[in-house]
Amino acid sequence: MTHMKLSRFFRSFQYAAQGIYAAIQKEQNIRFHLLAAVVVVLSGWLTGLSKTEWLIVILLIGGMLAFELVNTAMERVVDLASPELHPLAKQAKDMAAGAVLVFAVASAIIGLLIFIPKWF
Ligand SMILES: Nc1ncnc2c1ncn2[C@@H]1O[C@H](COP(=O)(O)OP(=O)(O)OP(=O)(O)O)[C@@H](O)[C@H]1O
Repeated sequence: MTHMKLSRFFRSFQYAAQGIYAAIQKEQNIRFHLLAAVVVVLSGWLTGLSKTEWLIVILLIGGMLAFELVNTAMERVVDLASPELHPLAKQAKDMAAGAVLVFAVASAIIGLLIFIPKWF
Protein backbone atom coordinates (compact mmCIF):
# COMPACT_ATOMS: atom_id res chain seq x y z
CA MET A 1 0.00 0.00 0.00
CA THR A 2 1.37 3.43 -0.89
CA HIS A 3 1.76 6.17 1.73
CA MET A 4 -1.28 8.06 0.30
CA LYS A 5 -3.55 5.04 0.44
CA LEU A 6 -2.44 4.20 3.96
CA SER A 7 -3.16 7.72 5.27
CA ARG A 8 -6.58 7.67 3.58
CA PHE A 9 -7.28 4.33 5.26
CA PHE A 10 -6.39 5.76 8.69
CA ARG A 11 -8.47 8.89 8.02
CA SER A 12 -11.54 6.72 7.29
CA PHE A 13 -10.86 4.90 10.52
CA GLN A 14 -10.72 8.25 12.33
CA TYR A 15 -14.06 9.35 10.81
CA ALA A 16 -15.66 6.06 11.91
CA ALA A 17 -14.33 6.60 15.44
CA GLN A 18 -15.74 10.16 15.39
CA GLY A 19 -19.14 8.74 14.37
CA ILE A 20 -19.11 6.21 17.20
CA TYR A 21 -18.02 8.92 19.69
CA ALA A 22 -20.79 11.32 18.54
CA ALA A 23 -23.41 8.57 18.81
CA ILE A 24 -22.28 7.66 22.35
CA GLN A 25 -22.37 11.33 23.36
CA LYS A 26 -25.77 12.12 21.88
CA GLU A 27 -27.79 8.89 21.99
CA GLN A 28 -29.00 7.43 25.25
CA ASN A 29 -29.98 4.19 23.45
CA ILE A 30 -26.37 3.57 22.41
CA ARG A 31 -25.18 4.11 25.98
CA PHE A 32 -27.83 1.66 27.18
CA HIS A 33 -26.66 -0.95 24.63
CA LEU A 34 -23.04 -0.43 25.68
CA LEU A 35 -23.98 -0.95 29.33
CA ALA A 36 -25.97 -4.07 28.38
CA ALA A 37 -22.92 -5.33 26.44
CA VAL A 38 -20.69 -4.90 29.51
CA VAL A 39 -23.25 -6.75 31.68
CA VAL A 40 -23.50 -9.61 29.15
CA VAL A 41 -19.70 -9.95 28.84
CA LEU A 42 -19.28 -9.97 32.64
CA SER A 43 -22.10 -12.53 32.98
CA GLY A 44 -20.50 -14.67 30.27
CA TRP A 45 -17.15 -14.47 32.03
CA LEU A 46 -18.65 -15.41 35.42
CA THR A 47 -20.86 -18.14 33.93
CA GLY A 48 -18.19 -19.66 31.73
CA LEU A 49 -19.04 -19.90 28.05
CA SER A 50 -17.59 -22.20 25.39
CA LYS A 51 -15.67 -20.70 22.46
CA THR A 52 -18.67 -21.14 20.16
CA GLU A 53 -20.96 -19.48 22.70
CA TRP A 54 -18.56 -16.52 22.96
CA LEU A 55 -18.52 -16.24 19.16
CA ILE A 56 -22.31 -16.02 19.13
CA VAL A 57 -22.43 -13.52 22.03
CA ILE A 58 -19.77 -11.29 20.43
CA LEU A 59 -21.60 -11.43 17.08
CA LEU A 60 -24.88 -10.45 18.73
CA ILE A 61 -23.31 -7.60 20.76
CA GLY A 62 -21.45 -6.27 17.71
CA GLY A 63 -24.54 -6.64 15.51
CA MET A 64 -26.72 -4.86 18.06
CA LEU A 65 -24.34 -1.89 18.41
CA ALA A 66 -23.85 -1.70 14.65
CA PHE A 67 -27.61 -1.78 14.06
CA GLU A 68 -28.13 0.99 16.63
CA LEU A 69 -25.48 3.12 14.89
CA VAL A 70 -27.18 2.61 11.51
CA ASN A 71 -30.54 3.50 13.09
CA THR A 72 -29.05 6.70 14.53
CA ALA A 73 -27.54 7.57 11.16
CA MET A 74 -30.96 7.01 9.56
CA GLU A 75 -32.57 9.38 12.09
CA ARG A 76 -29.99 12.05 11.27
CA VAL A 77 -30.55 11.72 7.52
CA VAL A 78 -34.34 11.82 7.93
CA ASP A 79 -34.13 14.93 10.15
CA LEU A 80 -31.90 16.57 7.55
CA ALA A 81 -34.03 15.60 4.55
CA SER A 82 -37.40 16.16 6.22
CA PRO A 83 -37.28 18.59 9.16
CA GLU A 84 -41.06 18.99 8.81
CA LEU A 85 -43.40 16.15 9.67
CA HIS A 86 -43.94 13.79 6.73
CA PRO A 87 -45.54 10.32 6.63
CA LEU A 88 -42.54 8.90 4.74
CA ALA A 89 -40.13 10.38 7.31
CA LYS A 90 -42.16 8.68 10.03
CA GLN A 91 -42.12 5.35 8.14
CA ALA A 92 -38.35 5.54 7.58
CA LYS A 93 -37.64 6.24 11.27
CA ASP A 94 -40.13 3.68 12.52
CA MET A 95 -38.88 0.95 10.15
CA ALA A 96 -35.28 1.54 11.20
CA ALA A 97 -36.39 1.37 14.84
CA GLY A 98 -38.29 -1.82 13.96
CA ALA A 99 -35.11 -3.36 12.54
CA VAL A 100 -33.30 -2.66 15.81
CA LEU A 101 -36.21 -4.17 17.77
CA VAL A 102 -36.22 -7.37 15.66
CA PHE A 103 -32.49 -7.88 16.22
CA ALA A 104 -32.79 -7.03 19.94
CA VAL A 105 -35.59 -9.57 20.47
CA ALA A 106 -33.71 -12.28 18.53
CA SER A 107 -30.54 -11.50 20.53
CA ALA A 108 -32.40 -11.65 23.84
CA ILE A 109 -33.93 -15.05 22.94
CA ILE A 110 -30.55 -16.47 21.85
CA GLY A 111 -28.91 -15.03 24.98
CA LEU A 112 -31.50 -16.69 27.22
CA LEU A 113 -31.07 -20.00 25.34
CA ILE A 114 -27.32 -19.83 26.01
CA PHE A 115 -27.38 -18.64 29.63
CA ILE A 116 -30.47 -20.19 31.25
CA PRO A 117 -29.39 -23.88 30.96
CA LYS A 118 -26.08 -22.95 32.64
CA TRP A 119 -27.76 -21.23 35.57
CA PHE A 120 -30.47 -23.81 36.37
N1 LIG B 1 -39.93 14.33 10.28
C1 LIG B 1 -40.84 13.49 10.79
N2 LIG B 1 -42.03 13.31 10.16
C2 LIG B 1 -42.96 12.48 10.67
N3 LIG B 1 -42.82 11.74 11.78
C3 LIG B 1 -41.66 11.87 12.45
C4 LIG B 1 -40.62 12.74 12.00
N4 LIG B 1 -39.59 12.67 12.89
C5 LIG B 1 -39.96 11.79 13.82
N5 LIG B 1 -41.19 11.29 13.58
C6 LIG B 1 -41.92 10.28 14.34
O1 LIG B 1 -42.17 10.73 15.66
C7 LIG B 1 -42.01 9.66 16.57
C8 LIG B 1 -40.92 9.99 17.56
O2 LIG B 1 -39.72 10.10 16.81
P1 LIG B 1 -38.27 10.05 17.46
O3 LIG B 1 -38.23 8.96 18.47
O4 LIG B 1 -37.26 10.06 16.38
O5 LIG B 1 -38.22 11.35 18.24
P2 LIG B 1 -37.99 12.79 17.67
O6 LIG B 1 -39.34 13.45 17.60
O7 LIG B 1 -37.20 12.77 16.40
O8 LIG B 1 -37.12 13.37 18.85
P3 LIG B 1 -35.63 12.93 19.28
O9 LIG B 1 -34.72 13.64 18.31
O10 LIG B 1 -35.55 13.43 20.69
O11 LIG B 1 -35.50 11.44 19.21
C9 LIG B 1 -41.69 8.42 15.76
O12 LIG B 1 -42.85 7.68 15.46
C10 LIG B 1 -41.11 9.02 14.49
O13 LIG B 1 -41.28 8.19 13.37
